[in-house]
Amino acid sequence: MSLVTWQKIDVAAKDPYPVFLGASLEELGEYLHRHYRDIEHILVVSNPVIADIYWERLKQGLMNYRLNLLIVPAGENEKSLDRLSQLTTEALRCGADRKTLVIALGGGVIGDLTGFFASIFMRGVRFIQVPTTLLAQVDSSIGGKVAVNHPAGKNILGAFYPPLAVWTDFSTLETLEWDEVENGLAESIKHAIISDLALFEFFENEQQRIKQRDKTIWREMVTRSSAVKVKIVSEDEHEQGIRGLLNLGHSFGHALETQMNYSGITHGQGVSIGIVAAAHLAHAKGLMSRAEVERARRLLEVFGLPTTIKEQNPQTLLQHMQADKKNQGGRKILILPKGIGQAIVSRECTDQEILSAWQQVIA
Ligand SMILES: NC(=O)c1ccc[n+]([C@@H]2O[C@H](COP(=O)([O-])OP(=O)(O)OC[C@H]3O[C@@H](n4cnc5c(N)ncnc54)[C@H](O)[C@@H]3O)[C@@H](O)[C@H]2O)c1
Ligand SMILES: O=C(O)C(=O)C[C@@H](O)[C@H](O)[C@H](O)COP(=O)(O)O
Ligand SMILES: [Zn+2]
Repeated sequence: MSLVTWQKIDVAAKDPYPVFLGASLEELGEYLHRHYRDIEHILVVSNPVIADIYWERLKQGLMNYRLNLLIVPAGENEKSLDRLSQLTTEALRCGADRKTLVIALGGGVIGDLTGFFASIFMRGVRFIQVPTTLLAQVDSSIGGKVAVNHPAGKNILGAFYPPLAVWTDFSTLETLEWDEVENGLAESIKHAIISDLALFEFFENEQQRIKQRDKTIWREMVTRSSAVKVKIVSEDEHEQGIRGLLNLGHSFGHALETQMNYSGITHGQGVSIGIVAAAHLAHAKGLMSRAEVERARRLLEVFGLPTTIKEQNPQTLLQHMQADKKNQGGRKILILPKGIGQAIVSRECTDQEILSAWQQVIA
Protein backbone atom coordinates (compact mmCIF):
# COMPACT_ATOMS: atom_id res chain seq x y z
CA MET A 1 0.00 0.00 0.00
CA SER A 2 1.16 3.55 -0.71
CA LEU A 3 1.41 4.45 2.97
CA VAL A 4 3.52 7.54 2.34
CA THR A 5 0.53 9.62 1.30
CA TRP A 6 -1.82 8.38 4.01
CA GLN A 7 -2.78 9.85 7.28
CA LYS A 8 -4.72 7.91 9.90
CA ILE A 9 -6.63 9.66 12.67
CA ASP A 10 -8.34 7.51 15.28
CA VAL A 11 -11.77 8.31 16.66
CA ALA A 12 -11.67 7.50 20.35
CA ALA A 13 -15.25 6.24 20.53
CA LYS A 14 -16.53 3.39 22.73
CA ASP A 15 -15.66 1.21 19.74
CA PRO A 16 -12.70 3.16 18.32
CA TYR A 17 -12.27 3.37 14.57
CA PRO A 18 -9.75 4.86 12.13
CA VAL A 19 -10.30 7.63 9.60
CA PHE A 20 -7.93 7.09 6.67
CA LEU A 21 -7.28 10.39 4.92
CA GLY A 22 -5.75 10.07 1.48
CA ALA A 23 -6.58 6.39 1.07
CA SER A 24 -7.39 5.09 -2.40
CA LEU A 25 -10.58 3.33 -3.41
CA GLU A 26 -8.66 0.46 -4.99
CA GLU A 27 -6.90 -0.39 -1.72
CA LEU A 28 -9.93 -0.83 0.52
CA GLY A 29 -10.19 -4.52 -0.37
CA GLU A 30 -6.64 -5.19 0.75
CA TYR A 31 -7.28 -3.43 4.06
CA LEU A 32 -10.41 -5.51 4.66
CA HIS A 33 -8.63 -8.72 3.77
CA ARG A 34 -5.91 -7.96 6.32
CA HIS A 35 -8.15 -6.90 9.17
CA TYR A 36 -11.46 -8.78 8.77
CA ARG A 37 -10.86 -12.38 7.80
CA ASP A 38 -14.47 -13.45 8.40
CA ILE A 39 -16.01 -11.25 5.70
CA GLU A 40 -17.27 -13.12 2.63
CA HIS A 41 -20.15 -10.98 1.41
CA ILE A 42 -20.11 -7.22 0.79
CA LEU A 43 -23.05 -4.95 -0.07
CA VAL A 44 -22.09 -1.60 -1.50
CA VAL A 45 -24.77 1.10 -1.47
CA SER A 46 -24.34 4.06 -3.82
CA ASN A 47 -26.25 6.25 -6.25
CA PRO A 48 -26.19 6.18 -10.09
CA VAL A 49 -23.94 9.23 -10.49
CA ILE A 50 -21.32 8.09 -8.00
CA ALA A 51 -21.41 4.44 -9.01
CA ASP A 52 -20.97 5.41 -12.63
CA ILE A 53 -17.70 7.21 -11.80
CA TYR A 54 -16.27 5.21 -8.90
CA TRP A 55 -17.71 1.69 -8.76
CA GLU A 56 -15.09 0.20 -11.09
CA ARG A 57 -12.25 1.60 -8.99
CA LEU A 58 -13.68 0.36 -5.69
CA LYS A 59 -14.58 -3.02 -7.20
CA GLN A 60 -11.00 -3.67 -8.31
CA GLY A 61 -9.94 -4.40 -4.73
CA LEU A 62 -13.05 -6.38 -3.80
CA MET A 63 -12.88 -9.15 -6.41
CA ASN A 64 -12.31 -11.87 -3.80
CA TYR A 65 -15.65 -11.21 -2.11
CA ARG A 66 -19.20 -12.08 -3.03
CA LEU A 67 -20.23 -8.59 -4.02
CA ASN A 68 -23.52 -6.76 -4.63
CA LEU A 69 -24.05 -3.15 -5.61
CA LEU A 70 -27.35 -1.58 -4.53
CA ILE A 71 -28.26 1.65 -6.30
CA VAL A 72 -30.41 4.30 -4.64
CA PRO A 73 -31.61 7.34 -6.63
CA ALA A 74 -29.81 10.61 -5.85
CA GLY A 75 -31.29 13.23 -3.54
CA GLU A 76 -32.12 14.12 0.05
CA ASN A 77 -35.60 12.60 -0.29
CA GLU A 78 -34.00 9.16 -0.43
CA LYS A 79 -33.18 9.43 3.27
CA SER A 80 -36.57 7.88 3.98
CA LEU A 81 -38.20 4.91 5.66
CA ASP A 82 -39.49 3.75 2.27
CA ARG A 83 -35.97 3.60 0.87
CA LEU A 84 -34.78 1.82 4.01
CA SER A 85 -37.46 -0.80 3.51
CA GLN A 86 -36.52 -1.25 -0.14
CA LEU A 87 -32.85 -1.66 0.76
CA THR A 88 -33.90 -4.39 3.19
CA THR A 89 -35.79 -6.24 0.47
CA GLU A 90 -32.81 -6.01 -1.88
CA ALA A 91 -30.29 -7.03 0.77
CA LEU A 92 -32.30 -10.15 1.58
CA ARG A 93 -32.58 -10.94 -2.11
CA CYS A 94 -28.79 -10.78 -2.27
CA GLY A 95 -28.52 -13.29 0.58
CA ALA A 96 -27.14 -10.80 3.12
CA ASP A 97 -26.67 -12.14 6.64
CA ARG A 98 -25.15 -10.97 9.92
CA LYS A 99 -21.60 -11.35 8.60
CA THR A 100 -22.28 -9.16 5.57
CA LEU A 101 -20.25 -5.94 5.42
CA VAL A 102 -22.08 -2.87 4.17
CA ILE A 103 -20.15 -0.09 2.41
CA ALA A 104 -21.57 3.39 1.87
CA LEU A 105 -20.02 4.83 -1.30
CA GLY A 106 -21.20 8.41 -1.62
CA GLY A 107 -22.06 11.69 0.04
CA GLY A 108 -23.92 12.40 3.25
CA VAL A 109 -27.23 11.08 1.94
CA ILE A 110 -25.83 7.66 1.07
CA GLY A 111 -23.74 7.62 4.28
CA ASP A 112 -26.64 8.48 6.60
CA LEU A 113 -29.12 6.15 4.89
CA THR A 114 -26.72 3.22 4.55
CA GLY A 115 -25.37 3.65 8.06
CA PHE A 116 -28.88 3.59 9.51
CA PHE A 117 -29.70 0.55 7.38
CA ALA A 118 -26.57 -1.20 8.71
CA SER A 119 -27.51 -0.29 12.28
CA ILE A 120 -30.87 -2.07 12.11
CA PHE A 121 -30.48 -4.81 9.49
CA MET A 122 -30.63 -8.07 11.46
CA ARG A 123 -30.04 -5.83 14.53
CA GLY A 124 -26.79 -4.50 13.18
CA VAL A 125 -24.14 -5.42 10.64
CA ARG A 126 -20.71 -3.88 10.14
CA PHE A 127 -20.31 -0.94 7.81
CA ILE A 128 -17.64 1.26 6.28
CA GLN A 129 -17.96 4.86 5.17
CA VAL A 130 -16.38 5.74 1.82
CA PRO A 131 -17.21 9.47 1.56
CA THR A 132 -17.14 11.03 -1.91
CA THR A 133 -18.33 14.60 -1.24
CA LEU A 134 -16.48 17.32 0.63
CA LEU A 135 -19.31 17.44 3.16
CA ALA A 136 -19.09 13.71 3.74
CA GLN A 137 -15.30 13.74 4.04
CA VAL A 138 -15.12 16.55 6.59
CA ASP A 139 -18.30 15.84 8.50
CA SER A 140 -20.95 13.18 7.89
CA SER A 141 -18.71 10.10 7.56
CA ILE A 142 -17.17 10.78 10.98
CA GLY A 143 -18.98 10.44 14.28
CA GLY A 144 -21.50 7.66 13.70
CA LYS A 145 -24.66 9.76 13.38
CA VAL A 146 -26.89 7.87 10.92
CA ALA A 147 -30.50 8.68 10.13
CA VAL A 148 -33.43 9.12 7.79
CA ASN A 149 -35.77 12.11 7.57
CA HIS A 150 -39.47 12.34 8.39
CA PRO A 151 -41.87 14.91 6.89
CA ALA A 152 -42.07 16.49 10.36
CA GLY A 153 -38.39 16.49 11.20
CA LYS A 154 -34.92 16.15 9.79
CA ASN A 155 -32.90 13.06 10.83
CA ILE A 156 -35.64 12.30 13.31
CA LEU A 157 -35.23 8.51 13.04
CA GLY A 158 -31.66 7.46 13.50
CA ALA A 159 -28.94 6.08 15.71
CA PHE A 160 -25.38 6.53 16.86
CA TYR A 161 -23.74 3.69 14.97
CA PRO A 162 -19.99 4.00 14.37
CA PRO A 163 -18.49 2.60 11.18
CA LEU A 164 -15.60 0.10 11.23
CA ALA A 165 -13.55 2.70 9.38
CA VAL A 166 -13.79 5.82 7.26
CA TRP A 167 -12.00 5.45 3.93
CA THR A 168 -11.39 8.89 2.42
CA ASP A 169 -10.02 9.11 -1.11
CA PHE A 170 -9.33 12.80 -1.88
CA SER A 171 -9.35 12.15 -5.62
CA THR A 172 -13.13 11.59 -5.59
CA LEU A 173 -13.56 15.31 -4.92
CA GLU A 174 -12.18 16.12 -8.37
CA THR A 175 -15.52 15.29 -10.02
CA LEU A 176 -17.67 17.21 -7.56
CA GLU A 177 -19.76 20.10 -8.94
CA TRP A 178 -18.98 23.47 -7.31
CA ASP A 179 -22.50 23.66 -5.77
CA GLU A 180 -21.70 20.48 -3.88
CA VAL A 181 -18.30 21.82 -2.85
CA GLU A 182 -20.14 24.76 -1.28
CA ASN A 183 -22.17 22.42 0.93
CA GLY A 184 -18.99 20.94 2.33
CA LEU A 185 -17.51 24.41 2.81
CA ALA A 186 -20.52 25.38 4.95
CA GLU A 187 -19.78 22.55 7.40
CA SER A 188 -16.01 23.18 7.27
CA ILE A 189 -16.50 26.87 8.04
CA LYS A 190 -18.85 25.78 10.83
CA HIS A 191 -15.98 23.72 12.29
CA ALA A 192 -13.75 26.78 12.12
CA ILE A 193 -16.30 29.08 13.77
CA ILE A 194 -17.03 26.75 16.68
CA SER A 195 -13.48 25.80 17.57
CA ASP A 196 -10.64 26.82 15.29
CA LEU A 197 -9.87 30.48 14.57
CA ALA A 198 -6.71 29.49 12.67
CA LEU A 199 -8.83 27.33 10.33
CA PHE A 200 -11.17 30.29 9.79
CA GLU A 201 -8.16 32.45 8.85
CA PHE A 202 -6.96 29.67 6.54
CA PHE A 203 -10.29 29.91 4.67
CA GLU A 204 -9.99 33.69 4.49
CA ASN A 205 -6.38 33.61 3.28
CA GLU A 206 -6.67 30.70 0.87
CA GLN A 207 -10.00 31.49 -0.78
CA GLN A 208 -8.46 31.83 -4.24
CA ARG A 209 -6.59 28.54 -4.11
CA ILE A 210 -9.65 26.81 -2.65
CA LYS A 211 -11.74 28.09 -5.55
CA GLN A 212 -9.06 26.97 -8.01
CA ARG A 213 -9.22 23.49 -6.43
CA ASP A 214 -5.53 23.53 -5.58
CA LYS A 215 -4.88 19.93 -4.52
CA THR A 216 -2.45 20.73 -1.71
CA ILE A 217 -4.76 23.30 -0.20
CA TRP A 218 -7.79 21.01 -0.51
CA ARG A 219 -5.91 18.25 1.20
CA GLU A 220 -5.04 20.60 4.05
CA MET A 221 -8.65 21.84 4.20
CA VAL A 222 -10.10 18.32 4.46
CA THR A 223 -7.45 17.19 6.94
CA ARG A 224 -7.81 20.17 9.28
CA SER A 225 -11.58 20.19 9.12
CA SER A 226 -11.87 16.42 9.69
CA ALA A 227 -9.52 16.78 12.65
CA VAL A 228 -11.95 19.21 14.30
CA LYS A 229 -14.77 16.71 13.92
CA VAL A 230 -12.69 13.76 15.13
CA LYS A 231 -11.57 15.68 18.22
CA ILE A 232 -15.10 16.69 19.21
CA VAL A 233 -16.79 13.32 18.63
CA SER A 234 -13.92 11.57 20.43
CA GLU A 235 -14.63 13.69 23.51
CA ASP A 236 -18.41 13.29 23.39
CA GLU A 237 -19.58 10.45 21.17
CA HIS A 238 -23.26 10.60 22.12
CA GLU A 239 -23.78 14.37 22.24
CA GLN A 240 -24.05 14.83 25.97
CA GLY A 241 -22.17 18.13 25.87
CA ILE A 242 -19.50 19.54 23.57
CA ARG A 243 -20.68 17.60 20.50
CA GLY A 244 -23.73 19.85 20.49
CA LEU A 245 -21.46 22.57 19.10
CA LEU A 246 -21.32 20.69 15.78
CA ASN A 247 -24.97 21.62 15.47
CA LEU A 248 -24.23 25.33 14.98
CA GLY A 249 -26.69 26.66 12.39
CA HIS A 250 -28.64 23.39 12.29
CA SER A 251 -31.66 24.37 14.42
CA PHE A 252 -32.35 27.04 11.81
CA GLY A 253 -31.13 25.04 8.80
CA HIS A 254 -33.11 21.92 9.62
CA ALA A 255 -36.26 24.03 10.05
CA LEU A 256 -35.76 25.36 6.52
CA GLU A 257 -35.11 21.90 5.10
CA THR A 258 -38.25 20.52 6.77
CA GLN A 259 -40.39 23.46 5.63
CA MET A 260 -39.18 22.96 2.04
CA ASN A 261 -39.79 19.19 2.13
CA TYR A 262 -36.09 18.41 1.73
CA SER A 263 -35.91 19.87 -1.76
CA GLY A 264 -35.09 23.30 -3.14
CA ILE A 265 -32.51 23.83 -0.41
CA THR A 266 -29.47 21.69 0.32
CA HIS A 267 -28.28 20.81 3.80
CA GLY A 268 -25.18 22.99 3.38
CA GLN A 269 -27.26 25.97 2.25
CA GLY A 270 -29.54 25.58 5.26
CA VAL A 271 -26.51 25.40 7.55
CA SER A 272 -25.00 28.51 5.96
CA ILE A 273 -28.17 30.57 6.49
CA GLY A 274 -28.51 29.02 9.95
CA ILE A 275 -24.97 30.02 10.94
CA VAL A 276 -25.73 33.63 10.05
CA ALA A 277 -29.04 33.53 11.97
CA ALA A 278 -27.22 32.08 15.00
CA ALA A 279 -24.55 34.77 14.67
CA HIS A 280 -27.22 37.50 14.74
CA LEU A 281 -28.70 35.88 17.84
CA ALA A 282 -25.24 35.71 19.41
CA HIS A 283 -24.78 39.40 18.66
CA ALA A 284 -28.12 40.21 20.32
CA LYS A 285 -26.87 38.35 23.40
CA GLY A 286 -23.54 40.17 23.47
CA LEU A 287 -21.51 37.12 22.40
CA MET A 288 -20.37 38.48 19.06
CA SER A 289 -19.55 41.94 17.75
CA ARG A 290 -21.28 43.27 14.65
CA ALA A 291 -17.91 43.06 12.86
CA GLU A 292 -17.57 39.35 13.74
CA VAL A 293 -21.09 38.61 12.43
CA GLU A 294 -20.15 40.33 9.19
CA ARG A 295 -16.85 38.49 9.00
CA ALA A 296 -18.62 35.12 9.25
CA ARG A 297 -21.28 36.13 6.75
CA ARG A 298 -18.67 37.42 4.30
CA LEU A 299 -16.66 34.21 4.35
CA LEU A 300 -19.73 32.11 3.55
CA GLU A 301 -20.70 34.47 0.73
CA VAL A 302 -17.17 34.53 -0.72
CA PHE A 303 -17.61 30.85 -1.53
CA GLY A 304 -21.07 31.38 -3.03
CA LEU A 305 -23.14 30.20 -0.07
CA PRO A 306 -26.52 31.83 0.64
CA THR A 307 -26.91 33.79 3.87
CA THR A 308 -30.52 34.88 3.41
CA ILE A 309 -33.70 33.22 2.20
CA LYS A 310 -36.78 34.63 0.49
CA GLU A 311 -40.47 34.33 1.31
CA GLN A 312 -40.41 32.35 4.53
CA ASN A 313 -42.71 32.76 7.50
CA PRO A 314 -40.67 33.02 10.73
CA GLN A 315 -43.55 31.68 12.85
CA THR A 316 -43.79 28.51 10.75
CA LEU A 317 -40.03 28.04 10.93
CA LEU A 318 -40.15 28.52 14.70
CA GLN A 319 -42.72 25.74 14.89
CA HIS A 320 -40.46 23.38 12.94
CA MET A 321 -37.75 24.12 15.50
CA GLN A 322 -39.88 22.30 18.07
CA ALA A 323 -38.76 19.03 16.46
CA ASP A 324 -35.10 19.84 17.10
CA LYS A 325 -33.40 16.94 18.87
CA LYS A 326 -31.48 19.25 21.19
CA ASN A 327 -34.64 20.61 22.82
CA GLN A 328 -35.35 19.55 26.39
CA GLY A 329 -38.71 19.77 28.13
CA GLY A 330 -40.05 22.06 25.43
CA ARG A 331 -37.12 24.47 25.89
CA LYS A 332 -35.20 25.33 22.74
CA ILE A 333 -31.46 24.79 23.01
CA LEU A 334 -29.33 26.62 20.47
CA ILE A 335 -25.68 26.75 19.62
CA LEU A 336 -24.31 30.28 19.53
CA PRO A 337 -20.90 31.39 18.32
CA LYS A 338 -18.82 33.27 20.86
CA GLY A 339 -16.75 35.48 18.63
CA ILE A 340 -14.99 33.40 15.99
CA GLY A 341 -13.32 30.15 17.06
CA GLN A 342 -15.55 29.37 20.03
CA ALA A 343 -19.22 28.57 20.64
CA ILE A 344 -21.57 27.81 23.48
CA VAL A 345 -24.70 25.76 24.09
CA SER A 346 -27.40 28.25 25.08
CA ARG A 347 -30.54 27.30 27.00
CA GLU A 348 -31.60 30.90 27.29
CA CYS A 349 -32.98 31.94 23.93
CA THR A 350 -36.56 33.14 23.94
CA ASP A 351 -38.92 32.57 21.02
CA GLN A 352 -38.89 36.34 20.49
CA GLU A 353 -35.11 36.38 20.16
CA ILE A 354 -35.22 33.45 17.75
CA LEU A 355 -37.90 35.17 15.66
CA SER A 356 -35.74 38.29 15.49
CA ALA A 357 -32.82 36.18 14.27
CA TRP A 358 -35.06 34.69 11.56
CA GLN A 359 -36.06 38.22 10.49
CA GLN A 360 -32.38 39.04 9.92
CA VAL A 361 -31.98 36.26 7.33
CA ILE A 362 -35.37 36.46 5.61
CA ALA A 363 -34.90 38.78 2.65
N1 LIG B 1 -24.22 12.14 9.82
C1 LIG B 1 -23.70 13.35 9.97
O1 LIG B 1 -22.95 13.62 10.91
C2 LIG B 1 -23.99 14.40 8.95
C3 LIG B 1 -23.21 15.56 8.90
C4 LIG B 1 -23.49 16.51 7.92
C5 LIG B 1 -24.49 16.28 6.98
N2 LIG B 1 -25.19 15.12 7.03
C6 LIG B 1 -26.20 14.82 6.01
O2 LIG B 1 -25.54 14.73 4.76
C7 LIG B 1 -26.48 15.01 3.73
C8 LIG B 1 -25.86 15.93 2.70
O3 LIG B 1 -24.72 15.29 2.15
P1 LIG B 1 -24.00 15.82 0.83
O4 LIG B 1 -23.89 17.29 0.86
O5 LIG B 1 -22.79 14.98 0.65
O6 LIG B 1 -25.09 15.53 -0.29
P2 LIG B 1 -25.40 14.22 -1.19
O7 LIG B 1 -25.04 13.00 -0.49
O8 LIG B 1 -26.80 14.39 -1.65
O9 LIG B 1 -24.41 14.39 -2.41
C9 LIG B 1 -24.57 15.54 -3.20
C10 LIG B 1 -24.56 15.22 -4.70
O10 LIG B 1 -23.23 14.98 -5.10
C11 LIG B 1 -23.18 13.86 -5.97
N3 LIG B 1 -21.87 13.26 -5.76
C12 LIG B 1 -21.43 12.63 -4.66
N4 LIG B 1 -20.12 12.34 -4.76
C13 LIG B 1 -19.74 12.79 -5.97
C14 LIG B 1 -18.49 12.82 -6.65
N5 LIG B 1 -17.38 12.37 -6.07
N6 LIG B 1 -18.45 13.34 -7.89
C15 LIG B 1 -19.56 13.86 -8.46
N7 LIG B 1 -20.77 13.90 -7.86
C16 LIG B 1 -20.84 13.37 -6.62
C17 LIG B 1 -24.34 13.00 -5.55
O11 LIG B 1 -24.80 12.22 -6.61
C18 LIG B 1 -25.37 14.01 -5.09
O12 LIG B 1 -26.21 14.35 -6.16
C19 LIG B 1 -27.70 15.58 4.40
O13 LIG B 1 -28.70 14.61 4.44
C20 LIG B 1 -27.23 15.90 5.80
O14 LIG B 1 -28.27 15.84 6.74
C21 LIG B 1 -24.97 14.19 7.99
O1 LIG C 1 -22.08 15.14 14.04
C1 LIG C 1 -22.80 15.95 14.62
O2 LIG C 1 -23.04 15.86 15.82
C2 LIG C 1 -23.42 17.05 13.87
O3 LIG C 1 -24.26 17.76 14.42
C3 LIG C 1 -22.99 17.27 12.46
C4 LIG C 1 -24.03 17.94 11.59
O4 LIG C 1 -23.34 18.59 10.55
C5 LIG C 1 -24.99 16.96 10.92
O5 LIG C 1 -25.80 17.63 9.99
C6 LIG C 1 -25.83 16.10 11.82
O6 LIG C 1 -26.47 15.10 11.09
C7 LIG C 1 -26.91 16.87 12.54
O7 LIG C 1 -27.36 16.07 13.56
P1 LIG C 1 -28.80 16.16 14.19
O8 LIG C 1 -28.64 15.40 15.46
O9 LIG C 1 -29.11 17.61 14.41
O10 LIG C 1 -29.74 15.56 13.22
ZN1 LIG D 1 -24.77 19.28 9.08
